Amino acid sequence: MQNPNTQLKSQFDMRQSGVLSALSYLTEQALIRPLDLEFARFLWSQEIKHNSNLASAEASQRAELCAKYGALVSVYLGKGHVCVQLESLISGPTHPFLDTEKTSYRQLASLDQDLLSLLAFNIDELPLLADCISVSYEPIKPLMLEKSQQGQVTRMYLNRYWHYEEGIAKFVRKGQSIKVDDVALANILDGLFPSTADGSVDYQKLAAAVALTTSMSVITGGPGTGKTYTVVRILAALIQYHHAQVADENADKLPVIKLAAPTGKAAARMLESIRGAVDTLPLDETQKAAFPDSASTLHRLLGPKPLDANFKHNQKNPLHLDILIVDEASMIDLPMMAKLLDAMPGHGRLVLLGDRDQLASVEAGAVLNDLCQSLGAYSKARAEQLQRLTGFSVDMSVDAKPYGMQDSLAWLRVSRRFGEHSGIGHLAKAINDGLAHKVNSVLHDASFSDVESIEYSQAEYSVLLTDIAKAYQSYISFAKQQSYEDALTAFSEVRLLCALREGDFGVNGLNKAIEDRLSNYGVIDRLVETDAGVMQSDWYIGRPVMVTRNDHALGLYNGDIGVVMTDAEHRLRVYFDSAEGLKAVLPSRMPEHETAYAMTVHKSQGSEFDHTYFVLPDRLNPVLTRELVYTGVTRAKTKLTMMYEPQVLSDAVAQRVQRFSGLQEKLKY
Ligand SMILES: Nc1ncnc2c1ncn2[C@@H]1O[C@H](COP(=O)(O)OP(=O)(O)OP(=O)(O)O)[C@@H](O)[C@H]1O
Repeated sequence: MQNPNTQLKSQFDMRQSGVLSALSYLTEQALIRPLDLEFARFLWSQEIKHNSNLASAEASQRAELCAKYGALVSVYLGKGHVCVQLESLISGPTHPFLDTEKTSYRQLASLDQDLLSLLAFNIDELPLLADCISVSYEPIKPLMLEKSQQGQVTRMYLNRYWHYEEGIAKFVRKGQSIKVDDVALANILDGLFPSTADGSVDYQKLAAAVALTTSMSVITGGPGTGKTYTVVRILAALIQYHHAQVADENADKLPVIKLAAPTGKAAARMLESIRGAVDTLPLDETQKAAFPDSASTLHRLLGPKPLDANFKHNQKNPLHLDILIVDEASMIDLPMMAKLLDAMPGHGRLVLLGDRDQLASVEAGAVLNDLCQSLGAYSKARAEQLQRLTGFSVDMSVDAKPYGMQDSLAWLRVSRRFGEHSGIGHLAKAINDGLAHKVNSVLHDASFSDVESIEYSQAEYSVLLTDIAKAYQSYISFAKQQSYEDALTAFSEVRLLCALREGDFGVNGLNKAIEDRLSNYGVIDRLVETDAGVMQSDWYIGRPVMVTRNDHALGLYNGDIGVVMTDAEHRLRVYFDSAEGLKAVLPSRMPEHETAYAMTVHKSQGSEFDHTYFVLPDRLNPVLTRELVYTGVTRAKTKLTMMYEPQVLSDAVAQRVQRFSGLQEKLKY
C-alpha cells in the first residue's frame, strides 16, 4: 500500500502543475475525457518520480510537457487520429485541445483564457520533451516521436498505435506477389468474365486479376459496382486454377476460403449474396462445395481471448485458410487491421472489399482510405502482368515501385444499381466530387423519380415525420399478426437516418416523435395494465430495437435489429433474424439497446434500405461531413427522401473527415 504521506505529497505536487490544473478544468467542462486527464497525470508523475531533484526547474518543466503532449495524443486518439501531426499544432486554426465536436464558438469565448494559455504549444519545446522519461524516438516508451525521411520530427504516437501502423506498413511493403501460371489464369478469367462488347476495360476482371496475384489486395467501389459479383468470380477462379494445377491425387483438396466482416450483420449479408451467386457459376458440385457456408465477424475469426485485447490467431498461430475475403473494410480500425494482417498465413491471400469514400471506422484510423491513396497507375511490371492476365492495357507509371501498394489496388467504377437515370447515383457522385451546386441541381431535378428532396422548414419537418410514421405502419401490422419474418423484412425496407444523437434532428428526438405519432394514430399501443394501474411501457408490439452492445452469450451483436412481437402464449419477445433462424429474446434479457425507427448514419454502415429517409440538422455541426452525407445517401437502394437546409448541406459537402496518420507516408518508401 502507498504510504499516506507519499500520497498526500504527490497530490500536493500535482496541484502545483499548471498543465494538470488546466486539463482538469477542460475535463470539468466536458471538453476532454477523464481518460485523457488520467493519462496526463500518469506521465506527469512518472517524470516527477524519475527526477529526485524536485527543485530543478527543468525537471518540473519536463513533467509539464509530458502531461501536455500525453493528454493531446490521448485526445486525438479519442477523435479518431492515429497520431498528432506536430506541424498542425502550429498552423492549426483553433486550440488543439478544443477542436472538438462539442465546442461551440460561444463556449470557446467563455473559457478561462489564462488556464488555456498553459496548454499552448511551441515547437521549440520538442528537444526538452524528447528528454523525458516517457518519451523516445524509439518505440520503447509510452510516447513516441517520429522523424520524417528528411529528419524532421513530424508525428507523435502512443507507442501501441505506432506499432500497429508500422505492422501494417511492413506487411504492405513486403508487397508479396503470388506466383501464378499467367496463361492458365488468363484462360480461367476469360471463362468467368465475358468480353465487353466494345472492348473497353472490364474493371471487375482487372480486380480479379489483381486479387489473385498478390497476398493482400483492396477492391474499392461504390454501392452496386459489383464487389460481390467480382468476389464470387475470384473464388471460382481460385478453385478452378487450383483444380487445374494440382496433381491428380490432390485434385479433391480444395482451397480453404473464409469470409468475414467487421460486423455480424455485414458478414451475414455478404454470405447471403455470395451463396445466392454460386449457382450462376460454371463449377461442378465438388467445386461449389468449396464455397463457405458461414461468415463471421473479424473478432470471432481471430479468436477473442478473455480479458485480453490480443487474439488467439497471430503471426505465431496464423489463420488456417488460403484466401480470406473481408467485406465493409472501410469500417476496420487501425488496431483490428494490424491484428488481422498479423494473423494471415504466409501463403494466404487477403482481399479487402469496401468503399473508400464512406465514413471511416468509429475508432482510430482511416486505414482503407490510407491504403487507397496510391490508387491510379500501376508499376510497369504490374501493368504488363495485368495485361497478360486480362488482355487490357492499364495506366502505368514508370516511377511506381514494383509491387508497391498501388499494384494491389483495384477500383470498380460502374454502378449497376444506380444507372444513368438514377438520381441517387448522380447525387452520390456530386457529393463525392464535393460539388455543392451539382448536389443542388440533382436535388431539384424532377426527372429523377428516385430522389425526393425537401428543404427544411418547421412545417415540412412535421409533415415528413408523419409520412415516415405512415411508412412504418405496414410493418407494424405484420408484427401484430405475428408474421415474424414478414415484419422483420418489412422493417428492413424502410429507415430514417440522421447525423446526430440529441435534439429534434437526433436519433432520440426523432424516435420519440415517430413513436408519439404512431401512438396518436392508434397504430401502436404503449399502455399496459399493472397492479399500480395503467402505465405507459417501453415495450409494445411493433417496437423496433437495435442492440448497442455485444452479448456473446445471447449471440446478439452491436447493430443487430429486432422487432417486438408476441409468442404463441401472447408474451412479448424481441425477434431477431439470425444465421441459425429466428431468435426470440425476453425484453428483460435484452443487452443494451435503443429504439430503431431512426438511426445514425454511423450505425447504418453496412446496411441498405429500399426507402431511406435522411434528415440533416438545420445548422452546421462538425460531424456533418462529405463522407457522412455520402454514406447516408448511398444507404438508399431504390428511393431516397432527404430533408435539408441548403446552406448546411453545401457546407457539409465541402467539409471532409480528416484523420491524422503516418500510414500514407510510410507506404511510399
Ligand atoms: N458484370 C456484371 N454483369 C451483370 N450483372 C452484374 C455485373 N456486375 C454486377 N452485376 C449485378 O449488379 C448488382 C450489384 O452487384 P453487387 O451486389 O455485386 O455489387 P456490390 O458492389 O457488392 O454492392 P453493395 O453495394 O450491395 O455491396 C447485382 O445484381 C449483380 O448481379
